[in-house]
Amino acid sequence: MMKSEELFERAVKRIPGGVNSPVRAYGSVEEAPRFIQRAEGCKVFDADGNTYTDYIGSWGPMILGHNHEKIREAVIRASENGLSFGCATEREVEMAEFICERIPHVEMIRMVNSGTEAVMSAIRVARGYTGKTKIIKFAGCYHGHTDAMLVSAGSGVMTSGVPDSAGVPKGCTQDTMIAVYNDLNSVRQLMEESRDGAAAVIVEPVAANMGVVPPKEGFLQGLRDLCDAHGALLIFDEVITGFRLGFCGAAGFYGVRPDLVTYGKIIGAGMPVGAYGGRKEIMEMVAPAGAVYQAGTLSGNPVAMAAGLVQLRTLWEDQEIYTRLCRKGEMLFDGIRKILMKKGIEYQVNSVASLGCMFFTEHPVTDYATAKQSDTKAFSEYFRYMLNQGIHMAPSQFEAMFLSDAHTEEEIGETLDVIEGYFSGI
Ligand SMILES: Cc1ncc(COP(=O)(O)O)c(C=O)c1O
Ligand SMILES: NCC(=O)CCC(=O)O
Repeated sequence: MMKSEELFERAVKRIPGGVNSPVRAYGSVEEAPRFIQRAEGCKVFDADGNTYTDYIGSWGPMILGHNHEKIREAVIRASENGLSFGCATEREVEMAEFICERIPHVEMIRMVNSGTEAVMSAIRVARGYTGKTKIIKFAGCYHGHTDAMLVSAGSGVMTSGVPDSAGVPKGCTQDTMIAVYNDLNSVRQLMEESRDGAAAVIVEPVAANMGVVPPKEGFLQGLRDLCDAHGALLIFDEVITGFRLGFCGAAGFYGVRPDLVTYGKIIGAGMPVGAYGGRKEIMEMVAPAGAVYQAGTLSGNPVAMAAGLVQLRTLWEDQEIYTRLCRKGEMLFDGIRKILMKKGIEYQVNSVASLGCMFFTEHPVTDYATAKQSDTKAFSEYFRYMLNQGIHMAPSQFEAMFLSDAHTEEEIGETLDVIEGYFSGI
């Protein structure tokens, strides 16, 4: 820990909180962050020479595992031609075609540099297209740090215990309406209450920023129906679920078609990439085709596109990967459920395919309010034990564990042994 501690001491002097994104700080679990030097497969290696089995996966992108040979080579090859031109390139066309030809609800797509930008832009397009202003989001869902979405947000905002952010003017959030996840009535009510209706409902189709909260049967289809009835667009924020629950993301997994979808993480394979896409008539609103302005100096960056395309091609060509990920998800999350049952502990384990988490509460977790009932002190203790035993998880109760194709049954088995060890000791 010496080197990580030293680095953290230096970091806090020059970087707010010592990190470039709040979720990387270990404040809520009362630890200093481990500084990572290198990663390979499902392992990360810190500055002190410790090795961890990693369940963060860079917060989602690393679905094939870290430092994947094909992606690394694509990046090296692409970078030999220059890092950025600020001009159109063939690879951007390949990327757009590759996605649009395979994902039925994405007829056109625009590349950006992060999930935050993707959401910010999709909302602007929804407002431009519908001529309406209000947006309905769900408490506990996180859609990046754009002003309008920092209301009752999940992820680091929820971990910090301050659900909204300072520095966001009221004017930026007055058109954001907050509904309850898994509660269609709360959405119906907001739609009926608001005089001009809503431009869009934005949802994480599997909520994964208040811990993992799966949609109840019929919830997503119910949103589709409500949007249709009230002339609102349905935006699936698939920054986490896109290309993870299947190539067609949660939309494909649950068979519900959104009007717009946002991507991030996996689409860039570890490079800073986001995207938003959807129905052609909506996407044709985007400049320079249409009147909704959205731009980016580095958008569609050639090196990032090379990395993303290789990852997407690999996922498309070997769709067995999704079967394998589901199997690994079952092994890990059912394994945890079995341990808890054996020990007579009634904590909740929520999971969908390769995403999941354990909540330290006896009550089922279906939304923000129930997620918040989790005993975060108990989580912290568990987290610290796991970290010391070489298991690297997000340092917050309100995040997901991510599996990758590189996790083997052996490593998952070892992780379960550590978890069993923890619950045998308390
Ligand atoms: C569902 C969701 N939307 C949007 C974002 C924002 O993406 P980024 O961090 O790339 O800006 C995230 C994660 O950060 C996310 O999980
Ligand atoms: N689930 C939370 C994230 O993915 C956020 C990562 C970040 O903000 O650094």
